[in-house]
Amino acid sequence: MTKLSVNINKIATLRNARGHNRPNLLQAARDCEQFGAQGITVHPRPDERHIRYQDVRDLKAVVTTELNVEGNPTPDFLDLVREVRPEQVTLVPDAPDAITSNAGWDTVQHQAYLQQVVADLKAIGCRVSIFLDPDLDMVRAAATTGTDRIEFYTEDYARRYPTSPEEAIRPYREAAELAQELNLGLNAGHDLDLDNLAYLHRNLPGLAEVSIGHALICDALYLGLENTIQLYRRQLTDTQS
Ligand SMILES: CC(=O)[C@@H](O)[C@H](O)COP(=O)(O)O
Ligand SMILES: NCC(=O)COP(=O)(O)O
Repeated sequence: MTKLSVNINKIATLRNARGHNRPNLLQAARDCEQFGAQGITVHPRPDERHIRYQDVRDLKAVVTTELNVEGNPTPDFLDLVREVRPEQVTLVPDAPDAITSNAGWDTVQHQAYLQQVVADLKAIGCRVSIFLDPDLDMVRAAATTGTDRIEFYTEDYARRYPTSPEEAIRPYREAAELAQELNLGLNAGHDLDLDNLAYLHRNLPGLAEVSIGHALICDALYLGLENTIQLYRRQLTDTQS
């Protein structure tokens, strides 16, 4: 079964636009779970333009499924996750001024550093996932870091899917097969939506979890949050495959 973790960054973006507490992020997390989300993902960025560090602390007390905290393991980020101890930490190599995540790790170049961070986080009970492009060398090097999982950065898949689904999925499928051989758990995320999700799910062996935010929250404006989460869940059922 592939789990759906709903990324609520964009709920915080909307809240921060007015500086008050509407929409209420904690209530939104509770509601997502009640509507069928099997996890809540947040990506606190250094400028706190959407998720604030305090939100992560508050969410830990509220989320009953699984809290996944994404980010670049800067000293501040590591202090935060050491304090909060979310169920999963996803390491993302994004620059402080990045508009959004735009690349996976170079696990060859940063192998020793990642080994140290992964060991540190596993020692406090967090599952660790490393954000990665579907590159076989990067998958092999990720396995040597001791990480539990990798998360495929799916922007390239999403961009190519409308014109050629087969071409779009090929590198991801090959990398997923290698991940299985290496006993690495597999997550995926970025730009997944109601058009491209079922095909990804059908074609990636061992896909444990997808985290989806931007498109899902956009869809919810038209379809409602409960209905939208159910629609995304349906893309991940095996009968769809
Ligand atoms: C790692 C990843 O792909 C997501 O966290 C994505 O970057 C969403 O972050 P933003 O909501 O800040 O764009
Ligand atoms: N890890 C990916 C994620 O959390 C959501 O990415 P997106 O759906 O907002 O592009």
